[in-house]
Amino acid sequence: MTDALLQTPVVTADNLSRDYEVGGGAFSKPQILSAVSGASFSVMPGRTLAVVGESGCGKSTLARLVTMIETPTGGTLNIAGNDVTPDDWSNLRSTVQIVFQNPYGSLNLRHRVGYIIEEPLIINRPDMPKKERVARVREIMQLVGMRPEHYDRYPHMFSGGQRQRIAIARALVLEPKLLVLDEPVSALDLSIQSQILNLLIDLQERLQLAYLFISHDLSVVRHVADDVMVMYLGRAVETGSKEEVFANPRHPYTKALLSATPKADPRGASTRIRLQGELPSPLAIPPGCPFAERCWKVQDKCRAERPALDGDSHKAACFFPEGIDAEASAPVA
Ligand SMILES: Nc1ncnc2c1ncn2[C@@H]1O[C@H](COP(=O)(O)OP(=O)(O)OP(=O)(O)O)[C@@H](O)[C@H]1O
Repeated sequence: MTDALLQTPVVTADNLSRDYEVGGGAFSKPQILSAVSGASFSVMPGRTLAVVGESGCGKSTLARLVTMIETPTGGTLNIAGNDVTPDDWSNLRSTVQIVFQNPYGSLNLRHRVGYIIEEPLIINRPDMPKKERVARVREIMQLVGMRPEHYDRYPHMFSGGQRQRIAIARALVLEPKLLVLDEPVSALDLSIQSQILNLLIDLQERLQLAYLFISHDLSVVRHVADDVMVMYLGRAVETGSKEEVFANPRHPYTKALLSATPKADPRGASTRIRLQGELPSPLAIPPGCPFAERCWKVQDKCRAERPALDGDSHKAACFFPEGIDAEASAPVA
């Protein structure tokens, strides 16, 4: 990669949003569900942005937007210096590839491993001679730690970790610049998780890949991330470097999430904050801070106004990130 490319973000999202129309019928209007609202971030080559949050916060929708599987309903997306528009994305498709949580579901079980990895080349590089394609597949298999004899085997003959290696090889064969990793180790045994995470870290260093790493598991995020974006109900509520967010979480929701994660140093004090109440329906997001009803620091202002994501490098969407020290009254488990 040239120096200029190394200094250009591989992906930049500005106010990216995705609404869905849900329900509605002959006698009622559909409702609008904001699955992702106003997400802004960028990822440089060789860096990992982790997107974290509980189920339903919009992580997978964000993954589908960045991989151009779905079009945004608002905001802009720029991939490797090119603005993505509905009419002009197909030439950028190979720049961004995705690895899903469940390699069993994402691989075609009727095909042999060699063909599974080769298929994107057959579709996207029809002029590439077969011999060159096979050589490329074999090279990628070696890169992800697979043996040459695996070429002719079927996915069902492999363990979950090996199948995830096949999925990673398939994602890499078109030489993308960005990998969207959607919970890539969540379906694997703990002992295998670290092998796959270390493989991803190694591949990133060698190929200067940018990663958008989607995970609900903060121990995994602590292992792989450079930067972190915490999402709640489709909105980013905190962004910053991994060090900043883990050492000094500013948003109460991030504090609660982190308090539920095993500490790097188990001797450190650990008090688990127990969130009150339920996640509001995404169809009825409160007008002020979307976290207000579950927040132990809540003030009148929080229910009336929506806080912006504020700060320098470490931002939080909270009116009182450190102003009101109510940590002592946080509900603990
Ligand atoms: N195609 C769709 N039509 C309507 N609503 C959708 C659609 N896709 C997602 N949603 C809604 O958007 C919100 C965000 O969903 P999304 O799957 O992105 O969350 P998530 O954080 O990835 O959750 P999970 O970890 O459970 O997959 C949810 O309320 C979901 O029901």
